[in-house]
Amino acid sequence: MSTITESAVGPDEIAVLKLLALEGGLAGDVKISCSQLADRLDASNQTASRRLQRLESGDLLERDTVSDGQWVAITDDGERALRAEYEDYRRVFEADSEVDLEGTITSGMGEGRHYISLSGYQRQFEDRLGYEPFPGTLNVELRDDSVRRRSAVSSLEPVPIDGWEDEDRTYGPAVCYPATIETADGESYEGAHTIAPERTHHDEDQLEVIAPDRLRDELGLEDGDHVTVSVGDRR
Ligand SMILES: Cc1cc2nc3c(=O)[nH]c(=O)nc-3n(C[C@H](O)[C@H](O)[C@H](O)COP(=O)(O)O)c2cc1C
Ligand SMILES: Nc1ccn([C@@H]2O[C@H](COP(=O)(O)OP(=O)(O)O)[C@@H](O)[C@H]2O)c(=O)n1
Ligand SMILES: [Mg+2]
Repeated sequence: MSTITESAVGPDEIAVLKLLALEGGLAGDVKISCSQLADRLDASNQTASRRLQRLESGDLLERDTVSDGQWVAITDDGERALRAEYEDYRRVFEADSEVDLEGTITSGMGEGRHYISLSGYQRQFEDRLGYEPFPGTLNVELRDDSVRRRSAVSSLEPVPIDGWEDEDRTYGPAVCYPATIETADGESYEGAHTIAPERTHHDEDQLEVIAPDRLRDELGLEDGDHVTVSVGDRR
């Protein structure tokens, strides 16, 4: 029991790792003393020493004790732990920058072509997206984790497409977001948009993408191929 607790790395240890990184611990060895560290942490020497021990047992830190202190270096695992923190903060503060969604190419009901071609939408695509889309929507069936992550897209800046009507019927509104498509081979296409029609036969697990070009040709895509759709503006 006690050994598990001794080696457990939690937020307190990560805070120490961050301090050491700020001292240069990612670039190589840095020399510290427990009392110095204790001062910085506003904690006792014993607490500082225990946190270092836990970081060492968790393979996040390497230590070499000398008479007047110790040399420490952050390991690759330590850097990974810090990067995970960094990613979390990036998500918090750059929530309006980009959301990566993953899935596979699928064929739908062949209705996208009809709707995209309608003049009431075409006019708006040209005005608001700046191009005339290829007639159709590239359908991407999202992985479960991406279906969940999709909600984060609502924090991005949308391009609204308004509903309209002709003599026969009304047509629903839709919301677009700028998007880049990347294939498993690393080929990518910038300048596409996701489109989410308010009225649709699809559930949240289907992502539809429009672009000036036929993406199946541009990226050599077939049903079942894996793609990552980065939604939002690249900074
Ligand atoms: C711009 C746009 C507008 C749409 N408007 C409507 C609509 O008014 N009513 C409707 O039932 N479906 C509408 N749809 C949804 C399509 O019927 C269909 O659910 C969706 O685009 C998927 O087609 P696909 O599987 O053939 O690719 C619209 C789709 C697009 C792309
Ligand atoms: N920008 C686009 C739009 C559609 N497409 C494809 O063009 C075809 C017609 O689109 P659609 O939406 O009418 O058809 P489905 O998605 O229902 O199969 C489909 O094979 C789409 O995958 C594409 O390759 N690139
Ligand atoms: Mg489609």
